[in-house]
Amino acid sequence: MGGEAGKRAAAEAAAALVEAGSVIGVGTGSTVNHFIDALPGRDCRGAVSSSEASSARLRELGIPVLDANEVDGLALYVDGADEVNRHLQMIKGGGGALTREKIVAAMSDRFVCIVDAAKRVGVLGAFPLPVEVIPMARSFIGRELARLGGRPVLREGFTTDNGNLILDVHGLEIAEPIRLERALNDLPGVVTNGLFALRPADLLLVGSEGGVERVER
Ligand SMILES: O=C[C@H](O)[C@H](O)[C@H](O)COP(=O)(O)O
Repeated sequence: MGGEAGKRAAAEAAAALVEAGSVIGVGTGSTVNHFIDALPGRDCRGAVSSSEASSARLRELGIPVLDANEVDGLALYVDGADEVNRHLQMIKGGGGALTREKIVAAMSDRFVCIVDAAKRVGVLGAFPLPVEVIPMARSFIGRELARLGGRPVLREGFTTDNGNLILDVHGLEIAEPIRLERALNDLPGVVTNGLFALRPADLLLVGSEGGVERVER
């Protein structure tokens, strides 16, 4: 069991962690969609969402979507990942929601990452690293990313929920994720990048053949 069945199993295990009456943080993507679908009946009071897509799905199921500015903090954030290593550091942003995801993750006491087994890697970087950039900085940042050894490719026809562009950086073997996350965020014009190393997950739920594996940090 990998793929969709693995994603669903991990998502359902995360839904069991939602406390009755709580407000939770909700990420974005196909794995999180399974999590959202498992929320009805769990008495979730509301959600702070990381994307317009997740907000729409939550509302369809009758779960109130709250403005991030209306809550002081969140006990739990549940989100997927494109890659995750043994330190529970991740590459995220395959769906382009990285900036809002990083904000909601930072607001949360506990980050639960849900993946199928194919997302686990030894070294991050085979998945192209998404970098959200302000449009006027696109070429400048592209040159800087090339100088750092990557091959940036503009995500054609895509605009983030924040009105910005995504450069997907190929060819990076990320030996020091924290250092690279900081270095990229220091470039003027970068909104954020898809490395979640400064704030890794606290609990990883991996859906696979044998059920759901729990990995605590
Ligand atoms: O921007 C998208 C998010 O970071 C997703 O969590 C990530 O791309 C994984 O998505 P999926 O669950 O669809 O593989």
